[in-house]
Amino acid sequence: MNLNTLGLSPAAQAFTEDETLNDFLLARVTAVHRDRYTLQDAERTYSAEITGNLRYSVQDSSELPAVGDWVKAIPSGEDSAVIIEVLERSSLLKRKAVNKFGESQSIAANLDQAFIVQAVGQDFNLNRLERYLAICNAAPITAILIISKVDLISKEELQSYIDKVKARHLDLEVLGFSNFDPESIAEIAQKMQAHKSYCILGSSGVGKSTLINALRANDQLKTQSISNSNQKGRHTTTHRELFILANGAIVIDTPGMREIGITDDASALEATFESIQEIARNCKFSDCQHEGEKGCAIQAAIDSGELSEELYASYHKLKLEQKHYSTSLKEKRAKERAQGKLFKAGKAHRKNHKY
Ligand SMILES: Nc1nc2c(ncn2[C@@H]2O[C@H](COP(=O)(O)OP(=O)(O)OP(=O)(O)O)[C@@H](O)[C@H]2O)c(=O)[nH]1
Ligand SMILES: [Zn+2]
Repeated sequence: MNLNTLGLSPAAQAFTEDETLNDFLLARVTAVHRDRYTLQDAERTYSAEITGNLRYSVQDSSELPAVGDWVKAIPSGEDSAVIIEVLERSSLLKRKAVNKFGESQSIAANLDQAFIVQAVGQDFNLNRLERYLAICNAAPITAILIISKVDLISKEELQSYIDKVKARHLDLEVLGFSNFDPESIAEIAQKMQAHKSYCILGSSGVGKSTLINALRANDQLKTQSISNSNQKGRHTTTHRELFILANGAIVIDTPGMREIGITDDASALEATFESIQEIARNCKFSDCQHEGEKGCAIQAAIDSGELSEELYASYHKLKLEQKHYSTSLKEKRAKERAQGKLFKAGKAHRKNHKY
């Protein structure tokens, strides 16, 4: 195996070309459990931790290694290492933590594309789809929608689902899918390209695990670590959240992907509802809140039927939610600043005791 097999990001690629960095390991994070990380490079799997310096110098927990990150590390034993730097990410998928401050939490880094899964029936929900799209836009990664469990409906019904999506998001690629049809699974795998990294998002019960298990059945890394342990007579059963399909595509599946809330990135939300932004540019006042002001183009477009009222309502709801989160986050930051002196004292102490 070579590093390319692990899906080198541009920053990791640049690292391989810099000979002054020969003394360091370049590896990809394949699992995170609390403060231990599993790393993989071309040769082997490492169990790693991060330097105290890295831990205490981060401004935000999203700067700590996430699954999919490329890191610079120093070997500290035959199969252990210490991470000293997280390389620049091409994308970072984040979610809102479920605490009242609405801080964001990294889910996975250096992804190229997401497959958003919604099942036919109860689970199918355009507003929720738009949440996922906004999160993907914020990362930023592209997205494909999978409508799952299509074995339960007719072709005509599937078409009506697709039409509903297309009415709101014309450019979004939409696929019907069933776990009961091997060709359907193969079709998903074919949508994934070698050396690119993918994730599968969606609510509980839509068929993600079944699909992921089917894809994971030919995990290339699994074969790799077995042959490694045979050579050295060691037992390496390391938990991994990153795997490589037979066709070379990389799939990342972390528990964090199961429940993602809303993006805190205002421009990503706006990009998701581009048609609304275009109309809003024609409002008479540039700060129009579209709440009955004079010359509001949004209201006019809803009245004339040019803009779907449901689409606008979905956007408005997400906007309010985002505002709520960013307010509570601001309050938290203010509190932290008040405690700043205390923190600085602690940091100076740790600096003297660094790794
Ligand atoms: N009809 C139908 N049922 C399916 C399909 N895929 C999965 N199921 C069923 O749906 C249920 C949930 O499937 P999972 O794969 O566990 O769904 P999940 O999205 O991983 O759910 P979580 O593990 O809770 O996140 C199971 O009872 C499956 O047998 C499908 O393509 N068609
Ligand atoms: Zn307006």
